[in-house]
Amino acid sequence: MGNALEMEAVSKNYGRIAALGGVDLDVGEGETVAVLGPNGAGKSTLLSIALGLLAPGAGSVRVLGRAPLEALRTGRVGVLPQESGLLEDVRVAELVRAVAGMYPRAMAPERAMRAAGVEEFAGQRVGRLSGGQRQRVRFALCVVGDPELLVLDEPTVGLDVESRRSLWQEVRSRTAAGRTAVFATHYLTEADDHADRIVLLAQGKVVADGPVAAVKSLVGGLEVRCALDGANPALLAALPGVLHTVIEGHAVTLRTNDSDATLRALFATYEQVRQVRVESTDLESAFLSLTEGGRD
Ligand SMILES: Nc1ncnc2c1ncn2[C@@H]1O[C@H](COP(=O)(O)OP(=O)(O)OP(=O)(O)O)[C@@H](O)[C@H]1O
Repeated sequence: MGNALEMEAVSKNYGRIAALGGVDLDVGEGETVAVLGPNGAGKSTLLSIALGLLAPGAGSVRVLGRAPLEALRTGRVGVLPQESGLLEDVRVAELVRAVAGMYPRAMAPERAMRAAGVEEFAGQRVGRLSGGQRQRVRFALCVVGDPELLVLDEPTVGLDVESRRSLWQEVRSRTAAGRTAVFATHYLTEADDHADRIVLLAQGKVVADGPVAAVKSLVGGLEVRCALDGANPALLAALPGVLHTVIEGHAVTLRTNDSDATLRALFATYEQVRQVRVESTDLESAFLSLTEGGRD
């Protein structure tokens, strides 16, 4: 299988702001990739360049083996931008049908409307919809062309739980059929739940790129939590496997890459230790450690 997206040494400056600084990114066909990063990391810039909507300052981009705009124009890429205007005066169903008519091999408009959950207000004028309803319409327009590559910029912003669920269900059913999805998100749980790979961006650079589990394991997969009186920070930090310690009153959290060794040493060192439990480090912690340059 080929690559759906290839970016090599892509940089972009806005005046003196370096929005992207030398990004290399290959996305294989069939992958679901989350581009994750804090505000201003460069996610939207990266996606806009991938779509050909923004020219890179330097570097090269190929989408489905072609120049990005060419892939976009031939309907092989479905786009859900972060913000975009919609025609206000038309009814939802008319809009979806009109856009479907622009694509060479569109799916039935009814199918796109069902997938995006817009059927219940299909007869309403776009101008009267709520923010979340508009986002669902945008998603219907994004998939109606039956694209090979979906590019979604923070797709679930403003959506309720049910709409999020159905959006991800549609994305998943497409990637299960060999299509590709690249999405930007702030929601770490979304990357965890819906991507098979995370590209973590910070200040315009890729600071981690790999399977979700691998990105998490970069900062230690587990945390040992316990209640402990009279903890000695230096002693805790020196326990085997411990990468990072947090002590808040009696509550101690030890991030570790070897929880068995940490636990054995913890019990041996402090017989008064209570309420010991081992938990997975959530993606939030992984994200913070990596983007803050591992200041722990
Ligand atoms: N049109 C523009 N003119 C000037 N600076 C810009 C422009 N667009 C983006 N930037 C700057 O480039 C950097 C990257 O912005 P970008 O929107 O790509 O980040 P992002 O990761 O998508 O952020 P967010 O999560 O807030 O959407 C930021 O510092 C931003 O202020």
